[in-house]
Amino acid sequence: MQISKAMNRWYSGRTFRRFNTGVGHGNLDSQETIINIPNASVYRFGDGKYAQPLFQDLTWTVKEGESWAVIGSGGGGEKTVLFNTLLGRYRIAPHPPPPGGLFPFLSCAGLDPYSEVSTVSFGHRQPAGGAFYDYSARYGAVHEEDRLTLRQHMFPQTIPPLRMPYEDPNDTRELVTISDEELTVFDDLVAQMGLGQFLDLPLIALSNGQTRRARILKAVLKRPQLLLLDEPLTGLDIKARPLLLRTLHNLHAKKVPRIILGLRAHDALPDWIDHVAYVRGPTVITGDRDSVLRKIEHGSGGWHGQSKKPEVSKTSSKTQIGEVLIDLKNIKVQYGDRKVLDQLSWQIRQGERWHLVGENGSGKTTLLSLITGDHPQSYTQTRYHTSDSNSSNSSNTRETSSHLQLFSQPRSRLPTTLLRSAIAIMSPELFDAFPRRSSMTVWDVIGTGFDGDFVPKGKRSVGSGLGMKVTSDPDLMRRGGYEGAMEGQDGWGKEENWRIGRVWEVLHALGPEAWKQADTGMQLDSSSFSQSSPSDLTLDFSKMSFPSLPLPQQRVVLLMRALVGQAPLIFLDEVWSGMDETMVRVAREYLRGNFPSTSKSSGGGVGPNQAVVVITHWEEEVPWNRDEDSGVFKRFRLGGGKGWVEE
Ligand SMILES: Nc1ncnc2c1ncn2[C@@H]1O[C@H](COP(=O)(O)OP(=O)(O)OP(=O)(O)O)[C@@H](O)[C@H]1O
Repeated sequence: MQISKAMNRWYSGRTFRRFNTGVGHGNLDSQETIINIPNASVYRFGDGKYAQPLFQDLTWTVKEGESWAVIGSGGGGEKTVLFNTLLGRYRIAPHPPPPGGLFPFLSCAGLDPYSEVSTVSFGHRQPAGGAFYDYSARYGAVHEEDRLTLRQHMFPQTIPPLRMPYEDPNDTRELVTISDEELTVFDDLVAQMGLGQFLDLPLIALSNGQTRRARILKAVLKRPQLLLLDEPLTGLDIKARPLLLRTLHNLHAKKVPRIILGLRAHDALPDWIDHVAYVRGPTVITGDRDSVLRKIEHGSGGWHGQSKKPEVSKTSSKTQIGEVLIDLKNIKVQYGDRKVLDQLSWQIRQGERWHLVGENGSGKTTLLSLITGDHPQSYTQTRYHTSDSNSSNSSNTRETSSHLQLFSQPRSRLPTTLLRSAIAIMSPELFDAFPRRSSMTVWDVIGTGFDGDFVPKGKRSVGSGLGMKVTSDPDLMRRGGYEGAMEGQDGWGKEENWRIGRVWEVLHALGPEAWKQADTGMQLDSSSFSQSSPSDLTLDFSKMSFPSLPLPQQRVVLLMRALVGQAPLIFLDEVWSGMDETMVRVAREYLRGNFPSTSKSSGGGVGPNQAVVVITHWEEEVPWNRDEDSGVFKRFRLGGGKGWVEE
């Protein structure tokens, strides 16, 4: 393998800084101290003297050889704020004094924290600007600019430079060879992370779990002294998690790099973690693992190691299985020789609650994109053939050997606007792609859910009814299968009022009022809820600028957007990743129908005519289970291109 001179210079730069270690002003203690915050408060830059600190009385010392996890439990993304504090994005007052400063081990070696401390955060979205970008791009023909393979992404300098026609295309003078040592490290890590077979695939084609592992690999290859990994396990399948944890443990033990793990309060704590910083609101409790876990158990009831058992569901008592909404028969998706889905059949009916499972790369997102109509191959799945002469019907009878029927229609007959309002979705791709315009309020974002829009529409920001709903009502089917009214039509006033009521309901049931009550252990009081006079907390939240919210709250708002319109079919793909424990608990209970709604039209949660598909690698995150929801809860497993209902 070859790298360019640019990379060589980069290595030289590092070597130079490392040779500088002689200028250190530290002693042995400094070398042994990784992080040092004696006692300080943390503020946003620009905050005034009397501003409320983000963290108060923060005392945190990390010593060489210790293994730390930062556990976040608050809804404000405090864990990420603590990581960002280490990255210099907030003001520490008083700042840890020189000569050691915040990172004594770096200062005493003359190393620059700016380049030696890095982070990979999975709570964060990829930068996408203010506009919506096409997140379905990966399913179609790969654009030239997206052809970058995983290998090239790891070593961008190996991409041959563009040459003028008169230049020799085989001229390799610009390229130099990667050292054997580098290659060994790379090959080892690729094998440990199970990425070998994807090295020559376009980066954009990798599944979520594969992309996450690739991002960690890239960060490790840069060889920082300290790597902050925020929620590295979310989105990884059960097999991949222990493998990744073992790899991270090995790297940490060898200090290439030292690693601090960011975990959610309900994630399992790896055995090798011996110290914990537990973040809740402005308070950070730090210390050895046992003492911190003891304090939390006695205090605010935070650490459980896993989610609480959910309350008894009201789902099964009121839900009956109804009409077929989605009908897939002998579905195939293939890229070149690579078969992703092969002869797959699946039916989704009204009232069903599905858990879609399968290892990373087994095709869950691909299947979902076929059903939402985003995948170009969703148009090509219907193949008719004339039935044989044994058919009881006339010779014109046509049967399908393979088909994809969405609400009793082939994909090509359903306008995309209609599908967007008929299938509500929350997924990592949507979270990354959803536009962040500062003028968009929380209300606006939730209101886009009715018609599946990405920008607010309609006078009251609850859509204009353009998408409407697909119905399985036989009378309405004759009118094209759509129900609902459009802005300007008879019936719009009633529809608009219903929509406004629904926005208030999801805000109340899943928003700050509900988090507050769940945190204090109180039942959410439905009698205090009124659409005409929502609580100040709910009202203020509805007016906030969406992009200014902490990321966990943005996730909840996009979940509200998926639930607000009561679409016939809802996909919840990895919705809990990046949310804190309280938000997950509140949302799960709401989905199980444990929200005592005041509105007759709603019933809270999801209705008996709706179907829900949850995609997650974490069993305990699924709101329904076999025992309590038998009859409506089912599991569909993907593996080796096939799919089957698991008994
Ligand atoms: N354009 C493409 N070319 C080649 N392979 C592709 C392409 N797009 C997707 N794939 C492959 O299809 C497989 C299925 O990907 P998909 O995202 O559906 O998996 P997934 O089950 O959702 O995984 P995860 O649990 O990691 O989210 C992956 O192995 C992926 O690399």
